[in-house]
Amino acid sequence: MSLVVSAISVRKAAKPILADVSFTAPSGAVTGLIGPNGAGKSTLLAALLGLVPATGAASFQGHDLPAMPRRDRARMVALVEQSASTEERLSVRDVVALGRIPHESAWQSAPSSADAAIIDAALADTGMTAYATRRFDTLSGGEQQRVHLARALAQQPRLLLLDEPTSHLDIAGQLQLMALLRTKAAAGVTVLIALHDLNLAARFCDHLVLLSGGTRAAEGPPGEVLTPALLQAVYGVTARLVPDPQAGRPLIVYDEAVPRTSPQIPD
Ligand SMILES: Nc1ncnc2c1ncn2[C@@H]1O[C@H](COP(=O)(O)OP(=O)(O)OP(=O)(O)O)[C@@H](O)[C@H]1O
Repeated sequence: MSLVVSAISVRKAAKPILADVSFTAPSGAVTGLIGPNGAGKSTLLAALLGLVPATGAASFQGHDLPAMPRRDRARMVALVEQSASTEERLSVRDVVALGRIPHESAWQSAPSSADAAIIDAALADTGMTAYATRRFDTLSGGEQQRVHLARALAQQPRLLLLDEPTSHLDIAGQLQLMALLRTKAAAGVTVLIALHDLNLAARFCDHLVLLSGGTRAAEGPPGEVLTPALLQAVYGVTARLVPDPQAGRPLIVYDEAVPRTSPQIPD
């Protein structure tokens, strides 16, 4: 099922942060949520889960996402946050096991053998099996990012939301992550990922939503959204799109920073 976002608006400190943002993230596809710093990507992901007060609607599989009881929603939707550091003293395996909590019955004290297999698969999918007994707070930034992803995968979500999950990953890690998301999408998971790397977005996303100053500036296939004119207006860069026949998607080559012409969120 698609994620349908309708006219989401958010105000913080009396300032409009998101204004009437509407888009559809198609079912079983990877949708990239792109836009410059401060465009409202993290706020939008939080609004979808009712974590910030918002008006408008977000529905998935017939459910009103922001209004759903937390535990019911957590059985269907997982969010990989930009930074989450509440699990410092736990082992890597225990952090990933937190992803099973929404699925556990009230009287269950430890993960079942089925849960254990799901946790093992999430560790393996993210390349973290060898780290299972390490304390989470001894990991590097990129390793911690992989564990957060593993925890989200252990939730077995039908909708996977990710906020800049590649920011600490090396090149191989970024490619592995995007390939993993493609595999999950092919298995029917709807993926919405906030990304800064537009070349990753161009290569691996089926659909893009471009935010600018809290509004939706464009939505569609990468070839339609990533145009030199939009990149200049929204990101303030001159850029060329170079064909890459092997990938079948264009490569973006950036030239220089120039003034943006699209509206910004006022200070
Ligand atoms: N409590 C607040 N009061 C005022 N403004 C806020 C508050 N929280 C967030 N903002 C502003 O909301 C805007 C959107 O922030 P958000 O974190 O959603 O952007 P983003 O697109 O995720 O940015 P980045 O790419 O830098 O992570 C920013 O301009 C930010 O300064």
